[in-house]
Amino acid sequence: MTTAVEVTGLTKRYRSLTAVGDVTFRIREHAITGLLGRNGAGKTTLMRLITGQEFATRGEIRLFGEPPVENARVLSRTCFISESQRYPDDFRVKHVLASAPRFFAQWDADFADELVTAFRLNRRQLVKKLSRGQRSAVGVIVGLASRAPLTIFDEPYLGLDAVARQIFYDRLLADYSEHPRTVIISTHLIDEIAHLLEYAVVIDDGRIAIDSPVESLTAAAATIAGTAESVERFVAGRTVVHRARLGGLLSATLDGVTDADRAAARDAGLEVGPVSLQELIVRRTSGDANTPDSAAAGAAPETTEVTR
Ligand SMILES: Nc1ncnc2c1ncn2[C@@H]1O[C@H](COP(=O)(O)OP(=O)(O)OP(=O)(O)O)[C@@H](O)[C@H]1O
Repeated sequence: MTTAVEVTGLTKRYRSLTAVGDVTFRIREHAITGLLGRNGAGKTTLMRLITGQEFATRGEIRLFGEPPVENARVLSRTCFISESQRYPDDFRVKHVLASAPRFFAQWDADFADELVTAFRLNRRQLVKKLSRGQRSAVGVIVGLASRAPLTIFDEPYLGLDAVARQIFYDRLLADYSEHPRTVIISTHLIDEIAHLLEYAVVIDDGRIAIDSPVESLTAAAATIAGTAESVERFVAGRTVVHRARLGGLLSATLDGVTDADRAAARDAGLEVGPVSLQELIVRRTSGDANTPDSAAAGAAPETTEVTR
């Protein structure tokens, strides 16, 4: 698979703070990649660096093989939708749509119109008077209809309701299948988009914690539940990313689990369950492998937005 974005030894410092520390990874072309991580992990900084809006302190970035900074050729193939998108004060929705073809060679006006209807936006409304969710919808429309070879969404749906988010996911998937391109989505709603993602790049405290196909990540993880004693016996010597106790019961989240491990756990009378992408990432980036007794054994997080 070819590479759309290649990042090598990239560091970004703000005075004494290292927002991105010596990271190396690549984003595969024609795939949807989740750029995930906790608040302040460095996701937005990384996206701003990738799109040439920030200068790196050190390291290299290649977009379609070329450095992005002040490079009109590669930046014209890129659409970056940020959560704080700004438009001129007198801009109405229709002005955003009218100006988009100047920036995006593959702009699809019919698709944009269809999305405006789906998101129930009024073309004549001033953008600055739109609600938070409606402004996010404008960003989503521009990102989708741009059909840019590299489209980056940074928290695209602040304020979007559940129906609008579903429209975004459905339209992204349908349009991406017809017009394959490279999409990066940064989000905290990991479970909601897990089914869209082919790759996950997880940044934690400015460093890459996970860079993997989503399928192999979740396939290699499992929860093993049973009496504390039997679970502890089974997990001894294995990679435990989380333990949750409830009285005499224990649920352990394991990484690096094989089919043979699953069969052995069942043979030992233990319950074997799946681990969602969100749970796995939360466990791997929380720095806390043990939850006190108050946590229910095997309980899934109660909210979907657990990393915000
Ligand atoms: N312009 C800046 N000047 C100084 N520090 C900055 C600047 N931009 C970001 N930072 C710091 O760099 C770190 C990473 O910030 P960044 O916005 O990249 O995180 P994030 O992963 O996008 O977080 P969130 O999920 O909360 O949006 C944070 O500690 C932040 O305070």
